[in-house]
Amino acid sequence: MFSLTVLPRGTLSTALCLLLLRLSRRRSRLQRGLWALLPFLAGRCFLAWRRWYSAYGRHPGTAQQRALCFNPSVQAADFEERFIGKASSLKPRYDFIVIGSGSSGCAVAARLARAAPASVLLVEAGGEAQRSGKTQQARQAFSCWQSEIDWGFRSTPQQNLLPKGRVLDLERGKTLGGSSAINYNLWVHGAPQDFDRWETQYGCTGWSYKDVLPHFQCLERVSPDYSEARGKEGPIAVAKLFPALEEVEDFMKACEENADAQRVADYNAGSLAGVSPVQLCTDGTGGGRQDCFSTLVEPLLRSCPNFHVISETFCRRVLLEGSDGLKATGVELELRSGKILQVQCDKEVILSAGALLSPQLLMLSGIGDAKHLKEHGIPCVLDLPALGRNLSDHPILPVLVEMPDGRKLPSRFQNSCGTHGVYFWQSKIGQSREERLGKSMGSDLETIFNSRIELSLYPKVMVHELAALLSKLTADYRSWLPLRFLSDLALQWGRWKERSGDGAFSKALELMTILNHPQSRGAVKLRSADPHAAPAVDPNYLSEKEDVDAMVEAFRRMLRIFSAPSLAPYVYAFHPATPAVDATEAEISDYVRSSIRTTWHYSCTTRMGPATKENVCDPQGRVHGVKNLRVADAGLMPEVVSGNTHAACVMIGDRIGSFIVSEHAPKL
Ligand SMILES: Cc1cc2nc3c(=O)[nH]c(=O)nc-3n(C[C@H](O)[C@H](O)[C@H](O)COP(=O)(O)OP(=O)(O)OC[C@H]3O[C@@H](n4cnc5c(N)ncnc54)[C@H](O)[C@@H]3O)c2cc1C
Repeated sequence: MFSLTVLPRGTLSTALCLLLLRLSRRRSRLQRGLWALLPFLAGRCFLAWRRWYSAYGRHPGTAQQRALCFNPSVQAADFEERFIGKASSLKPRYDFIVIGSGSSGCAVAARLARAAPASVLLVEAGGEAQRSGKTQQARQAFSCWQSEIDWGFRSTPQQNLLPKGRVLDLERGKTLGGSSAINYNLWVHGAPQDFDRWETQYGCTGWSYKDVLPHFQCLERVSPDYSEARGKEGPIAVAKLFPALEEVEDFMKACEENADAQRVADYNAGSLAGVSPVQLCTDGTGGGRQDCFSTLVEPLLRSCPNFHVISETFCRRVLLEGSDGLKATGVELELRSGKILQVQCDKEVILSAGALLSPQLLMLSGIGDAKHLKEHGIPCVLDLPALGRNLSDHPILPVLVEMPDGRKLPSRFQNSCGTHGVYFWQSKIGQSREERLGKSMGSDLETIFNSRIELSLYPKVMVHELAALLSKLTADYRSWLPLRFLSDLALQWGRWKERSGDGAFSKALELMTILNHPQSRGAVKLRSADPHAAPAVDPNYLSEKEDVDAMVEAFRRMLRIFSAPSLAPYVYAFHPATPAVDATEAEISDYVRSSIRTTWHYSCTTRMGPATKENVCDPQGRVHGVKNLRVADAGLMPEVVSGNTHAACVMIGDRIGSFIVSEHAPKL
């Protein structure tokens, strides 16, 4: 009469069903059946609730999504019509089309959308990771790597790294919010000198610190303990980790004791140099991520009816016309269904696909080094050899220690970003460069104090690698559900292990030093004319000796910090690969070459500046030689900023947006 196969899986609900069947023996068959169905229905409700909760409940930035759940009537229909992947709602033409919804793309699109009544389309190749709750915790950023929300790029073999020809994973966000949805949330403006140099040394008028500061201020909403000069009402919440951790205090003391550090109250208020707790894009409880889509774009979707967002839609190329000088007229899009269509723009196309993909899009559209385009059979419409050159990225060097038993990190570490303290300083190489150039460069090294550990050190943590591997496989074979299920299971297990606070995650500390002014430059090129092929990315790390020397100095200083009285009690053993204190220069530089990896700060590939052969865009982001086409992302930087690049990218988006609005203002 009643088959057990329809019961929900799990022993508890099965036992409950059997119990109810037994209790209800005296009732009619129908009553018995209904009673026995009860746990099944309860199980179903629970699962539905879990689904809802992970999609909407846990993500603090999605108030509107939550509102939709509670009030799924007219508003919801209206919202969904314009929001995410509804190809039917795409109009044939828009005033502005922005490609890429990352740190810069969201900022530029939001700026334009607010300039009603212009119509704006924001196109994103990735999906809506925010809804799954997967991106919520910055600390778990690494569980997004190699998953379907990472583009999964790899570098070309690096000739200056060890083992020779080492290939590095180059993660990059592929979702609404772009890399701001998978990054570590650190909020660093950069040094005032960086922006002043952009103007004086690279001819980027309008980018001095005085010019860019108001953009940082209007974007951020810092907690009251920061300087008066900081933004207090912007959409992106910025705070220190709260409550403060004693380990951070010990790290800061160690920097004072053994590394000549001074405390700095607010490194985003004029001078980077010194040691302090990190500032994170978070509400301060160590929790929710403030990705750019949730903070900048979502709140506008209802109030700006002409603002459309389409996700899971890939831009294949920019449409260019050449009768009266070269001019962008729209874009070619590939929808989720595989359908290819063209959308026209009346005013401008803005590329915000990031420093690796904006150059690729331009090349696929026929702009770039004519010889290189010819190799791939792409007709060249504009010879722009500088495109894709000058790639800059900050290499990062880790030193990892295992802590003694009984020195486990408190469980609140588990809910926070992995990076807790930061120390900006100047290397001897940096000082002599300043003397040579006769100008101040800001801080050239940034040491961060990290609770995230080297994945390969502890077998338990391998589960994360397994999860990442399985996710990658599922990205390729999406329809094979068992694999997907396995990957999710592994991921959940890893997260549970991490949360339990008892596992390997709580037993290691890391110092990492970022080289803020690398001299080495790489390049982004095409691998093929297929728009879906990954670009050939060669960061060319450590090709300049000065970079290796600065990293050797950084290594020695990290050992000094670990040996300071305040931090020494945390050190049980160094990672076995770490050179000894008395290691030779050659041994340390081998360690540097075998240990550095990316900080994901790819930039400078569509460099802005006057119309010379080194620059791709003018200081307002317009591609030299093309009308109605701009770039607004990390690629625009003439030189990478001294520090983590996210805040600078959001600022770039907002600044370019303001240029566009003032240029078109009378006509908007
Ligand atoms: C793992 C990781 C950790 C990081 N941690 C930090 C940190 O803690 N602090 C910090 O300051 N910086 C950090 N960064 C760097 C920072 O996040 C990036 O510099 C910044 O987000 C880059 O912004 P962007 O707008 O240039 O590009 P992105 O944010 O990468 O945006 C590009 C967007 O364009 C989309 N796109 C690309 N091509 C197409 C196409 N053809 N069609 C449609 N859409 C397309 C992409 O999917 C993506 O959404 C981190 C980065 C990563 C990857």
